[in-house]
Amino acid sequence: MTATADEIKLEQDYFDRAWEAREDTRRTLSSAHEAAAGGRAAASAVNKGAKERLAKLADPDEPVAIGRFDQEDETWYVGRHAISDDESNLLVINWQAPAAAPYFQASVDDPCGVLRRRKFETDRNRVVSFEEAIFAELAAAVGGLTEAQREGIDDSVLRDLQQDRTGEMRDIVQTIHEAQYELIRSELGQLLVIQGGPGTGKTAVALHRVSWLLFNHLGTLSPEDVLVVGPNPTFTRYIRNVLPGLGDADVQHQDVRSLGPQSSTGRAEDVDVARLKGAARMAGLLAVALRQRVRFPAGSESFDVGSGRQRATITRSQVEPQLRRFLQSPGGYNSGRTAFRGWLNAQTGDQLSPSQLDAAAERIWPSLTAQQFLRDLFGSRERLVGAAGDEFTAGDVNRLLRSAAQRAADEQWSDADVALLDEADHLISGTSRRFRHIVVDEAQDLSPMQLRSLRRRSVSGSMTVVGDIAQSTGPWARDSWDEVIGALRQDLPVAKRDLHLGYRVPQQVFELAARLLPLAAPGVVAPRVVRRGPADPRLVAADEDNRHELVIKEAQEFASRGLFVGIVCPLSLRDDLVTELTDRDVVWSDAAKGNLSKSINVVSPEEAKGLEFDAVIVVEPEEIVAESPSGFRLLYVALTRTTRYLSVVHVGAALPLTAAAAAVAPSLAPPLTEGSGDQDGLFEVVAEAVEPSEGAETLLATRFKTPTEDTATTESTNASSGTASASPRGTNGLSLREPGAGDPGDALARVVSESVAASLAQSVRQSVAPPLWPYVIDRLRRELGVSDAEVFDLFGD
Ligand SMILES: Nc1ncnc2c1ncn2[C@@H]1O[C@H](COP(=O)(O)OP(=O)(O)OP(=O)(O)O)[C@@H](O)[C@H]1O
Repeated sequence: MTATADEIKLEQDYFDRAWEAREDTRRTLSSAHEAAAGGRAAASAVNKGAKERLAKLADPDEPVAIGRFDQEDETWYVGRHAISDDESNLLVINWQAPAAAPYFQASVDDPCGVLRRRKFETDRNRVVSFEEAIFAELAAAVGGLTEAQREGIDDSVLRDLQQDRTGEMRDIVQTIHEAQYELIRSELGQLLVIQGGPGTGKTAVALHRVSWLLFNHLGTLSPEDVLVVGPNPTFTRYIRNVLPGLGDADVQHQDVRSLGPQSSTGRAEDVDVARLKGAARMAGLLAVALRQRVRFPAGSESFDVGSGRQRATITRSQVEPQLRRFLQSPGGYNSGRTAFRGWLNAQTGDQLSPSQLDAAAERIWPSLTAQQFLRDLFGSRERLVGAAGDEFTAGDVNRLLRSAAQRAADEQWSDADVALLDEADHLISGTSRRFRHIVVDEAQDLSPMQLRSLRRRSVSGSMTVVGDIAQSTGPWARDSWDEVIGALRQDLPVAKRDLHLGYRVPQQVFELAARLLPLAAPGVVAPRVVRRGPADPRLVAADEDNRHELVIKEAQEFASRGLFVGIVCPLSLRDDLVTELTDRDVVWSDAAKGNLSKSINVVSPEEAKGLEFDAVIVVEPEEIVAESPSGFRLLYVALTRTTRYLSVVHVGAALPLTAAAAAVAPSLAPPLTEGSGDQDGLFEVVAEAVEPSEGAETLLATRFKTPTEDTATTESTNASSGTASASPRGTNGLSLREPGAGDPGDALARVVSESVAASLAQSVRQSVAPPLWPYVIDRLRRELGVSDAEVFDLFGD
């Protein structure tokens, strides 16, 4: 319903009143120390309290409320922060308050006592308009509601999604969806695992959950008790302002590559080495290796310490039984050493000076840092073999062995080393900083050793763990959450929940990306996208010579429109791309260095995880797939980073599906929505974008040659067309319609069908004699569930 001018005026009056009240509070808090009676200590306490409250007060420019809801006899305004007037009347309740719950929970099916809900569109504190839901009317009209209305996706959500991105994640308070709210407010005392496709709001939910928990567990959970862990520094920078923006400034953010006494220095490592180092059995190896550092010097039965009257003889027979005892001490290696040194002191009748005592202890029980210990261990075959035991082969030892850097400070550490150093640090110091709640993002990729690092930091197992199995890549790519849950769970209950609505990726783009799902993660259900984007993906055919030139042209074109651009480039092509960018004086930022600029950014498929851009250029999909055993998942990640525009620049196939993938894809795709002209894609769209499609076609027409003109071509594609809902359908729901000349999806369908057909034909030719070919074709027809009549339909034309 559209807001009338009178209604907006009334709302504005309320906004003005609340704004005045908020500014009064600000003035009062700013001068609070002046009013403090008593001594300096009292004034400083008042000042501290006032400062804390001031930090939680929104900026003067921020709108006082995001929405309002009316119940039978009350109206509530909901905002990011609570506002009261000087008589303590609550003018705005904050979104985390239990009283605000009906605002987020009300739905067509269950209005939760809410008669009316308004979501405000504001310009600073000026009410521009509002989106209104009157639940009785919606219930009466339920049959006629669009999918979007039933799902609770309104214009405020769509407006929010089409905002330009800035390189930093924003809060979603105003448009938190009912399903997201349920996860945000669920019990603190659990291990909550949230699975969801790209852009379903997992990160947003996890961060808002922290804010909600902090507000609702005030007194038992403080910001310092919470740790948010992301996959890399770029991601951490991307999300780090969400919680401060919600008034929770002191939550610790860390990335998994620096979780421990030493950050990764980016040492390159083969996948099999990284996988070995990530295995849980490494914990046993480290523990044994550390114990083996404690021993009486080899080759002698005694040694002397000190000189003259300050002299003592230390014998093996005295020491060894004690070492076994002190190694059992619960506090870890260092506390065992302290106890041993104390024993040594007593044993030598307090004759030795502290430095002599240290020297004696050092010969038997060396003091170590995690870095020294691991450097010594990986640098010595003897030490590795001595600690490896039955669980490791000679090949494993060879994989772990490396030559140590000349100086300890020069030692380079890989990502996988970080968790080993953390384990070693824990074994040595016997302690780890612990948190009452831990959020883990992109958790699907973590190795067992990384999971141990996290578990050890958790007081009770209260965690929010988010990720997507379809995006699980790297040495520990996995197909289910079982291992992660098994490694993290303590005594608290475990809940696994899914998010189903895809906010980020527009329908046209997701249809393209989702074709990879059967290959990337056959068991994973695709999210339902909430909107169409402004343009179809652009498939830009290139040749080796002009590939980077075309990538840069695309990027500059988007950047010139003020868009935040990501170029997702496979590692093998990165150097060439960087050279080309430099030669052309293009200003760009390198995500590998943890930087994202507001304009053009170069990012690897792995680094792209969790990030999003207004426009994405994916460089050479075939290469992305080829570079990793999880190549299809990495390509899926790359294709799902855009909020609006996608270009794929390719010399090889634009979407490298194999024959096997093509054969399974239709049966695994979510069902089509019947009978809707708007929803004719593989994946149902819940709402249309508010923003009209813009300039993409014009751009195409003017900037690139047509496919027939040259190799450098741009094709605008609608990936769904080849399997659109138009009849006839195969027995498995697959449309048998050949893409016609006018179909926007021709280009993609052609690329896919040509490569699949060529690959199938080749394997038939290689493995079956020509007389048997008709039988093979017949068998294939039956495998695909296509009837004779349909084959006739298909070829009859
Ligand atoms: N309820 C919502 N209202 C408005 N925007 C939303 C909502 N939920 C999510 N978004 C937006 O969708 C985008 C994707 O969210 P987010 O990064 O949390 O998704 P994700 O599931 O973590 O994605 P990925 O798997 O790619 O890491 C963000 O721009 C976020 O602000």
